[in-house]
Amino acid sequence: MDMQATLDEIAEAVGPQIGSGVVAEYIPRLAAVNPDQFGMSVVMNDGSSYGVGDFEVPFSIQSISKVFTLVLALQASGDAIWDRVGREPSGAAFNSLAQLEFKRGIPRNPFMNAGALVVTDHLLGVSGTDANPLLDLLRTESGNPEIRPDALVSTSEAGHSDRNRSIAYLLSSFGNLRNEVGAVLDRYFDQCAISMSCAELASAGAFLSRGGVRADGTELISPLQAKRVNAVMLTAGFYDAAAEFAYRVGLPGKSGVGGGILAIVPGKCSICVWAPGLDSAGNSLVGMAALDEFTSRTGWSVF
Ligand SMILES: NC(=O)CC[C@H](N)C(=O)O
Repeated sequence: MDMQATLDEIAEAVGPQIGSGVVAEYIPRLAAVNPDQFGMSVVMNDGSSYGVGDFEVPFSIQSISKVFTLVLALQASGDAIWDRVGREPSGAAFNSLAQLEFKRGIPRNPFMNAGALVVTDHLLGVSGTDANPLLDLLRTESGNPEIRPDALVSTSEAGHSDRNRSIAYLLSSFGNLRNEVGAVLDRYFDQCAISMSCAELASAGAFLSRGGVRADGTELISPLQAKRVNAVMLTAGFYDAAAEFAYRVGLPGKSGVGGGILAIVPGKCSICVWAPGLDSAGNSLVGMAALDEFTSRTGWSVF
């Protein structure tokens, strides 16, 4: 298959839709992003990479960071994280509080905000506040040592964070945060505010298509753990649209309100697509369409 030609065709197919959807408005800095952008990148397991459109333009990774923090928690302390967070789809919005009360502070999964806050707290407990294993991992796997949070985005989110603060205090009231609430939130906002391009994210996530093996050939997580992370992405990566993504695309994936989606074809490649306009569930509208085109054209899906 000529992967570059496939990406060029996909860009052409979704071209008329570029700019549709609504940029995330609850984080003012993200609301200012130009919606008329689209990029897509593929990193094959043999190391070759391809891109189309704005695939080298950095954007806010937002909830895509949740995949990498889960991986780091599993790497640091194995299955212990599952005592503090579930792994069932939520069927609820990413920032939902509803289930936390009757689940007594155990979030449904690590990819909704409540779950990611618990994972962030877990990692802070393992590594301490001075270390930042997420930045280390993303820099090494993407090959860009300059990757960092966009301070304007994290400050913007921190200033409009009543909901995430409510979630964090509720978690804390059930004893499911070990660090100070403010410290957990600050780290969480910083993780979400990291800027990366499609090319960098597809490279950084490629260990998930290689059974847990990093770019340098060493094992980040075991093949079994990689399989499990992919499973949680498939079932919980898109909040209340997880089944819709499985139906249309058929791959493990994770979206962010910056408009990015990381998707994995296990054993074959890692894909990142970015278009800032979101659908009503908070997932990139054109990104979904592009991945729908990708799996329809290549036949590469887990189904
Ligand atoms: N879905 C997302 O990308 C949400 C992340 C965002 N930082 C939030 O907590 O609301």
